[in-house]
Amino acid sequence: MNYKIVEKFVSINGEGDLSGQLSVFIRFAMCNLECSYCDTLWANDKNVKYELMNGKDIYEYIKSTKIKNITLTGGEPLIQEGILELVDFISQDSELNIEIETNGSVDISKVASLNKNNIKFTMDYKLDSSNMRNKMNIDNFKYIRNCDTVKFVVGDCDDLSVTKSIIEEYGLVNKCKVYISPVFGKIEPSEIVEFMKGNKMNGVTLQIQLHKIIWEPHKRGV
Ligand SMILES: C[S@@+](CC[C@H](N)C(=O)[O-])C[C@H]1O[C@@H](n2cnc3c(N)ncnc32)[C@H](O)[C@@H]1O
Ligand SMILES: Nc1nc2[nH]cc(C(=O)O)c2c(=O)[nH]1
Ligand code: SF4
Ligand SMILES: [Mg+2]
Repeated sequence: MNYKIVEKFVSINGEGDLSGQLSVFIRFAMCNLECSYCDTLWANDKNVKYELMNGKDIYEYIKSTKIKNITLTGGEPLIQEGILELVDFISQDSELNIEIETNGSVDISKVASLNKNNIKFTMDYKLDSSNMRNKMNIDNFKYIRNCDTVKFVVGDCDDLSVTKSIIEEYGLVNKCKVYISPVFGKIEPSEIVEFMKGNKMNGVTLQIQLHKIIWEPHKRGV
């Protein structure tokens, strides 16, 4: 099976639970959503340039970097044909920690049922300002474990209110790690902190995309 890879690089992870740690990024082409704020729209263009790599090529590239955290992202990793086979194959190497960045609209149950400790989801719940909220697959919350992350990327005050109600409705703080991240440059992080304070949001972590602070925000490959 060949996979369409638009970029691969080593950097620090700028998002999620392993933020600040080195990771090897594998970015797949194409997505089933079109979020208003997407910072990687170029990867979803049907004419995007990609490299075809099979599972062995991807694994060998990962091993050549000597980095143990892997971030599978995109585009949308879980719409790739053969993704189950790929994560099953890579995860057989117990030295590797695989993070799958997924958009919350695609059924995660098959990958989750591999039941591997070294595969973790960072799953978005897309809010109204993304224009994609109606695409969310709420059943996914059934498969999220303690070690997984649910992330809310908020663009405005209404997104913050919805975040609070979804966290409460699905008991997310007791189920998994919960992150709130601003749509970069769209809402002041201090506004998010005020909301968290006002609503006593214990167990929720504010996250600002580190790579956009370290490098120029539109820079690719970091
Ligand atoms: C580019 S997406 C690729 C993976 C998958 N399609 C998804 O949406 O999770 C990776 C992460 O970047 C976040 N993201 C994209 N654009 C952003 C922006 N402008 N500000 C903050 N986060 C953003 C997404 O919400 C998602 O959590
Ligand atoms: N440094 C860095 N960290 C990231 N974590 C998740 C990313 C993504 O695009 O999914 C990302 C990214 O694009 N760059
Ligand atoms: S789901 Fe992810 S890759 Fe797809 S448009 Fe939204 S942020 Fe971009
Ligand atoms: Mg990114």
